[in-house]
This record gives sequence, structure tokens and C-alpha cells, in this order.
Amino acid sequence: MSAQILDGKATAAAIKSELVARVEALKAKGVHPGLGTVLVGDDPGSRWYVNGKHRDCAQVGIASLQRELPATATQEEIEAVVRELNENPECTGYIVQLPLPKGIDAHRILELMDPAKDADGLHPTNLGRLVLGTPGPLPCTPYGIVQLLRRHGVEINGAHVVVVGRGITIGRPMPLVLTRKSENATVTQCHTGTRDLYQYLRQADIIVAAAGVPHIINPEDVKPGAAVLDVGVSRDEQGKIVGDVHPGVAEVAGWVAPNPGGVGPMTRAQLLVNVVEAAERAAG
Ligand SMILES: Nc1nc2c(c(=O)[nH]1)N[C@@H](CN(C=O)c1ccc(C(=O)N[C@@H](CCC(=O)O)C(=O)O)cc1)CN2
Repeated sequence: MSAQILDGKATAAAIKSELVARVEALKAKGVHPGLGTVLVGDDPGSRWYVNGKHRDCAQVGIASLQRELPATATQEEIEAVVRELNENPECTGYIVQLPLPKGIDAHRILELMDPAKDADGLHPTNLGRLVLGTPGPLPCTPYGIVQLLRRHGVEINGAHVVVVGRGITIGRPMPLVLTRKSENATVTQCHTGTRDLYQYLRQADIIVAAAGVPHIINPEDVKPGAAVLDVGVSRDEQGKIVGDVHPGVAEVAGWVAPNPGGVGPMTRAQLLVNVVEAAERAAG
């Protein structure tokens, strides 16, 4: 058996082309969406992600506002940039690229953001809305995963999903998204404190692997026909991505989201969706 590929690149391209018309409709009403990014430090990965976000904006007609600070920036300097974007009318949504340098209180920065401009869906108010089931931006990677599954016909309703990891951008919010009435999955969240991870993995209809541990998931851990989404990013000596999922899993699984080329491009596409939806909400 060879798994079907959950092709994030092609799916993200489809989402982006759908957004072009929505951006044009906003502009016709005099609303000009603009995405701001705050990049602190010189991590090449973070810079690559941020540049990619601005390339995506250009493709769909969203304006870009780039803010960069050195790795030595203080908490106060970063907070000043956040305040400026909160006030800037050209910025309809923005993100602070994570992780922030050591010593910076990322939670304080996130809390300072205007929740109406939070394009990542990571402001405590928006996470609270997610818990309550009221409208707001959804965290980009978790909702990108839902879209990737839906658009490939993978049944989420009633599925048992095992999420591995509890980080702020994926592991924590993923179960909140999947257990909404509209997704209706049953979720087991596993993490470094889980005893016998493998007994849970073998029961899963869908696995979301966001542990950041190279090849922690192997073919014998996966139920035949399951969907396996690899979101873990580790790097080998050459700087090449090594995911959480061993390539041999494709022989057992029904669907596989490769890494790279699976969930990453969906994260970027969902960010654009959030920017457009926030501008649509603001336009009434
Ligand atoms: N403020 C945020 N910070 C971070 C987030 C986030 O959603 N919001 N997620 C990640 C980084 N990230 C987006 O910011 C991101 C990660 C990966 C990709 C992507 O397209 N990856 C490619 C491979 C790229 C490579 O070769 O290095 C892929 O999977 O095909 C996009 C965005 C942490 N920080």
C-alpha cells in the first residue's frame, strides 16, 4: 500500500487563488488589507518564513508592512513596534514571528497585540473565543491542517485524532480546533509526559505529529489506512528538514502530509485567509 499525498503546495495555491477575488471585492469597497510582520533577530529559518509570507501577500494583492529588530532588541523596543502596528491604519492584521529571542516574554508581547489585528489567532482573547466557539481568527497551522484534510476528502467527523506535542502554535490549539462541532473529532493529546505514546498512535485514524523529534513515528506505530501529518521540524547536518515521521510510514498509511510540502504551505495560506477575514469583518 502506498499512501496518497496530502499536497500542501497545491492546496495552498488553490486557496490563494480563491482569495484574489475576495481581496479585489474588499478593495472595491475601499478596504485595503495589509499584513504586518515583526521579525526579531537573525534566525535564517524565521527570516525565510517571514519573506515567504510577504511573497504570498504580493500574490493575492495584500499590502506588506515589514518590521525588523536585531537579536539584541529589548522587550520595550519590541513592544513599541507592536503598539505602532496596533495604531497603524495600513496594517489590518499582523504577526510576531515566533520564537522570540531568549529573555523576551513572548506572552506579554502577544497580549499587547490588538486582538482584532491578530492574524495568527494566538492572542489570548482569540484563543478564548476558540474555546467558547465564538467567531475569531483560527490558529494558522491547526486550521491549515483541517483544510488540508477536508480538501483531500479525509473524514474528520468522528475520527480519533492523536496530536503529538503541546507547543503554542500547533499542539495546544490543535485539539481546540478539532473538537469544535464543525470538525467533531475525538482527540487524544500526547506529549513528553505521555506513558506509552505508541499504544495511542496505533489507535489513531489521524495523527498530527508536532513533536520535533526526528522519526519518532515509524511504520509499525500506524494503523493501516490512517492519515499521518508530519509537522515536526528538525534539521540534519546539511540543514535539511527531518520530520517526525519515518518515510516508511507511507507504505502503511492511507494519506501522508510530507514535510516539507505538506502542512507548512497551508500555514502560510491560512494566515492570508485570516487577514482577509479580519478585513471583511472590519468592513461589516
Ligand atoms: N507567529 C508565528 N510564528 C511561527 C509559526 C506561526 O504560525 N506563527 N509557525 C512556525 C513557522 N511558520 C510560520 O510562521 C512556517 C513554518 C513552515 C513553513 C513552510 O512552508 N515550510 C516549508 C519548508 C521550508 C523549509 O525548507 O525550511 C514546507 O513545509 O514545505 C511556513 C511557515 C513557527 N513560528
